[in-house]
Amino acid sequence: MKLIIGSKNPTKIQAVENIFPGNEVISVDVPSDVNAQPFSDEETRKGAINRATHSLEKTPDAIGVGLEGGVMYVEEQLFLCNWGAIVTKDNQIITASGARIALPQEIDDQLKQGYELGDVMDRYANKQGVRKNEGAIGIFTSDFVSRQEMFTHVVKLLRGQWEYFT
Ligand SMILES: O=P(O)(O)OP(=O)(O)OP(=O)(O)OC[C@H]1O[C@@H](n2cnc3c(O)ncnc32)[C@H](O)[C@@H]1O
Ligand SMILES: [Mg+2]
Repeated sequence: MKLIIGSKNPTKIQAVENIFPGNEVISVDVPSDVNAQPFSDEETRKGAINRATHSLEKTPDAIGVGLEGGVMYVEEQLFLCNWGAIVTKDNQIITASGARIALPQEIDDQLKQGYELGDVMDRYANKQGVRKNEGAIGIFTSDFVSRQEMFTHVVKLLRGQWEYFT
């Protein structure tokens, strides 16, 4: 089985490799066709599907995987949200979302000003490349859950549903 993941972010690639061991995993940079910082479940999920679809255009004999990070509101509270999608060559679409945690007001304020969460997190944590490492979820859970672990769970949900429904 060959999988093509629409991102060069190592946390996303590793998540696919964790759940599809022994399979070929290719990574490509593809557009999400949504805002760099999605602001709802709908937009984040759409980004994941678009990434999977565009990946599949590059290697049609593979299974396309898209993983997308975003934020969304529950009432007034901003949450981190993440979505994943598998798209098959017969255009079957499977989606799942990941764990969500509340984000502090100061993060919300900076996102509203137009900054991307990855950049905001680097400044907040005084680190470089949070998005490629522990992620916002790692910072705000005292490293109990890393971005890779969160995406691994999303890919697990995708693989499980894909096996059930196909
Ligand atoms: O190269 P790609 O695949 O685009 O990886 P990315 O890190 O930019 O991730 P996304 O585009 O999926 O996420 C959208 C934005 O939200 C940021 N983001 C999402 N989840 C994050 C997290 O847990 N930690 C830090 N930044 C995060 C990310 O850096 C982007 O600015
Ligand atoms: Mg991005």
